[in-house]
Amino acid sequence: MKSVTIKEVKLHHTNVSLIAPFTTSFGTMQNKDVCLVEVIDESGLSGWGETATSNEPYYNEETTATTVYMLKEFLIPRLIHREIGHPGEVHGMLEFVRRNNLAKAAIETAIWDVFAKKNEQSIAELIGGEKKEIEVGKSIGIQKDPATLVEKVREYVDEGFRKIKVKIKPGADIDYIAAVRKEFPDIVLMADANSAYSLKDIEHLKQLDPYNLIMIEQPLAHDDIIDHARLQRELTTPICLDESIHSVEDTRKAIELGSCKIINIKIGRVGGLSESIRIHDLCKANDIAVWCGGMLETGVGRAHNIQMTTLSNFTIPGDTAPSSHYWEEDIVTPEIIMENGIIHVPTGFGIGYEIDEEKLRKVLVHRETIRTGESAHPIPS
Ligand SMILES: O=C(O)CCC(=O)c1ccccc1C(=O)O
Ligand SMILES: [Mg+2]
Repeated sequence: MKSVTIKEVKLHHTNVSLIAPFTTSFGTMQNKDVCLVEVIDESGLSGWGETATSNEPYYNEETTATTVYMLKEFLIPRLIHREIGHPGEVHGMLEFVRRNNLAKAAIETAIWDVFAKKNEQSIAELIGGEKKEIEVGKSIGIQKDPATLVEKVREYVDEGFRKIKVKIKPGADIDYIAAVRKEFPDIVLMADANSAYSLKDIEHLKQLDPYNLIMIEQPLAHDDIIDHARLQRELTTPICLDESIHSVEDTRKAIELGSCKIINIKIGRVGGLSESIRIHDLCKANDIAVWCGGMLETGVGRAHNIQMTTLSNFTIPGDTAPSSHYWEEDIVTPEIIMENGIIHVPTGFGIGYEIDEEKLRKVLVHRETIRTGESAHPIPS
């Protein structure tokens, strides 16, 4: 395979606005700055990634500003002008920086894209993903009352979504889920708590068990896998971990402890596609189901999610809904659309979608080009 050497990196700083606010147990999101990372290879090919962050550190500890800082001060200086034989090497090259996974993933995914393009393959082909279509679910933010939620669910079920995920928090949980289940006895339904509960809530959370949820996502603390194991022993509903899993090592420990039966893989949260694949493979070997979560990404992040979801153990519909559910106008072309609850995996090289410069310009705040590995810090070589 042909290696890549990054000649320059363009950071496209954008501000994007969701078509509707999205509320979780940790807050409401509407506007966010997204940094699109374009790596340019010495042959002139571009690869794209994005910072799947929001402006506040409420989901995890990173923000868009911290990802940009890490990229400029540490990650780009480590990677630029170095021959990269395969994108699988990048995760290791960035291990000298602790955590900061969303920042790492922004450039690691861009390198997967440029490498795949250089070798005239889609990322899916490159990683051995065989699915030609992926099943799509819809993540619904917290609504003002159960009746409003039921009408939202109706809209999305009618549209064809294959899974409905409902955000919950104390005060907006059991009666919300009960109302949805009563109206839709057969849909594939789950709840996501984004760490809103503690072990004191065991009896309360047990009240979800009768509603046949395919899982409850991240009920307990963002940094816990011990209490989740205890909770899983008490619940019949499978627990899925999101925030608590940052690596294949975290995955191994969670499986060993029995902290979950399902893992939500987010490329950003685990520091890139290579680590995502390792987690996918370990889960497959241990009969742990996986699915691809979402971070309200633009088309770039969405495209990477689609490519990854072609792997065989992604057996549960993901959160990568079509662009029109998030943006008035996305920045990629063709538009990412859903038909009968599926997205057809594009066959083009790399991420399979093109960046539409005109659409990008509408959300652009400023652009900068980095051509050297200069840094105020010592960077390993
Ligand atoms: O539609 C999507 O992209 C999924 C949205 C979502 O659930 C989410 C969005 C932002 C931060 C965290 C989460 C989550 O999965 O917990
Ligand atoms: Mg989640």
